[in-house]
Amino acid sequence: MTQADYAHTAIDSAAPAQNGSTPKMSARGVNVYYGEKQAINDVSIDVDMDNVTAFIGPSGCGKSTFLRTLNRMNDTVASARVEGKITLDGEDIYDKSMDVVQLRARVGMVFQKPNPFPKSIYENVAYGPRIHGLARSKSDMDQIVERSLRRAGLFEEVKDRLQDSGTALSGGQQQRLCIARAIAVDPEVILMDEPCSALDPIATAKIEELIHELRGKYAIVIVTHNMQQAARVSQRTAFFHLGTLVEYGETDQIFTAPRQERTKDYITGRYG
Ligand SMILES: Nc1ncnc2c1ncn2[C@@H]1O[C@H](COP(=O)(O)OP(=O)(O)OP(=O)(O)O)[C@@H](O)[C@H]1O
Repeated sequence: MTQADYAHTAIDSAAPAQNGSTPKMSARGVNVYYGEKQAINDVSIDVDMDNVTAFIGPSGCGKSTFLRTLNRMNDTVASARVEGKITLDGEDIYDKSMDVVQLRARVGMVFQKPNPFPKSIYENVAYGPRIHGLARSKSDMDQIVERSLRRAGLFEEVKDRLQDSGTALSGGQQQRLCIARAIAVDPEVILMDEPCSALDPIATAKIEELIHELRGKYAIVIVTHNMQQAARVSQRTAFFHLGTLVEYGETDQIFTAPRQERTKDYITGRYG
């Protein structure tokens, strides 16, 4: 099978959004280049609100590159160029009229390494809402901060020290603070790029639990190296290989009855 055939298989097997609803985000024919080098080849995929979508695949297959196209994070890489169409609620996010700051509030991101600002826990969460003018008063802001920290499962642990530095928290707490920070600006989509790879098993379990709780409130896409994690947290899984989307479907199907040989080889540990 050629690369093009694989791409078509991927499109054919792209799982439709639930209930016939319009997908939250759609990518069609996306290519990404770093200079001359092509990192993503003709990827088409839909992401919906009701399911957590996992991107899996061997190192260097382009998972993070593709994830970053969904909120134009690749704009920050000088050599990166994106082709194709990506929409959020039907709106082209690469259109000239798209405000990238607004886009990144609507499509938030949580990174591999927790990266709180060197500011207080409160300020870490309040920063985005302040920039976006979401609070009219101090009590509005207090509410946003508390609600976001609660949603991120962190409030009880930090409620008595909101003025302490965010960087003084444990790694797992820092990552939940970063999730609270993303939530605070009321996003529609949350992209997570290997959010647990720097965390111990207990902190990882808490983030996974949190992903379950956030499901349905936001469209969630998670890149993970860990296939068990993909199986635990997601309902849709996309398998990438060498910059192409090889297979996309229900997580159970991908892990128990993959349709593509390359998916099977990967999930059975034959490479990767
Ligand atoms: N800033 C960059 N400049 C040039 N090439 C890059 C850049 N970022 C990624 N690449 C290349 O693009 C390809 C895809 O990388 P990417 O990080 O998206 O893969 P990945 O599947 O997320 O890998 P990993 O699981 O190791 O994080 C790789 O060949 C990588 O070397």
